[in-house]
Amino acid sequence: MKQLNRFKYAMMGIRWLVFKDNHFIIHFLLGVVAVAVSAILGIERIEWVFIVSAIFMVLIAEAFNTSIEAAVDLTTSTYHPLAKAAKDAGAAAVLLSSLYAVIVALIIFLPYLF
Ligand SMILES: Nc1ncnc2c1ncn2[C@@H]1O[C@H](COP(=O)(O)OP(=O)(O)OP(=O)(O)O)[C@@H](O)[C@H]1O
Repeated sequence: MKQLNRFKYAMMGIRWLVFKDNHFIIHFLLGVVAVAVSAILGIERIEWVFIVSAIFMVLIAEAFNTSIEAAVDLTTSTYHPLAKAAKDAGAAAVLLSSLYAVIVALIIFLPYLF
């Protein structure tokens, strides 16, 4: 029963991210595009593993970032250097994961295109 509740709350979190967080939905749509391009190019099984991992890594980073932003906003509405550090570090996590996804996409897609 407790496990079922945890699943229910996780699904509520995903629903909140999808409907309230523009960045999450943009990254999700980019992931859909990456899956479509992968399917069109007919990439190998191991390449699928990297593409899917990169997509999930970005979405997971975005979910944590949104969670951090919500927690910080709950704590303070005024300027605080620690609030800035927390939000900037969360944004850095999204940036790093996005960079990883772009590098993986370039390494996998470019040889199919040229
Ligand atoms: N309470 C605060 N104290 C200090 N700096 C803050 C504070 N709130 C936001 N900032 C700074 O402003 C930046 C943007 O914060 P904001 O909450 O607008 O996030 P965002 O990335 O624009 O997300 P969203 O568009 O989803 O609200 C943060 O990365 C941080 O540098």
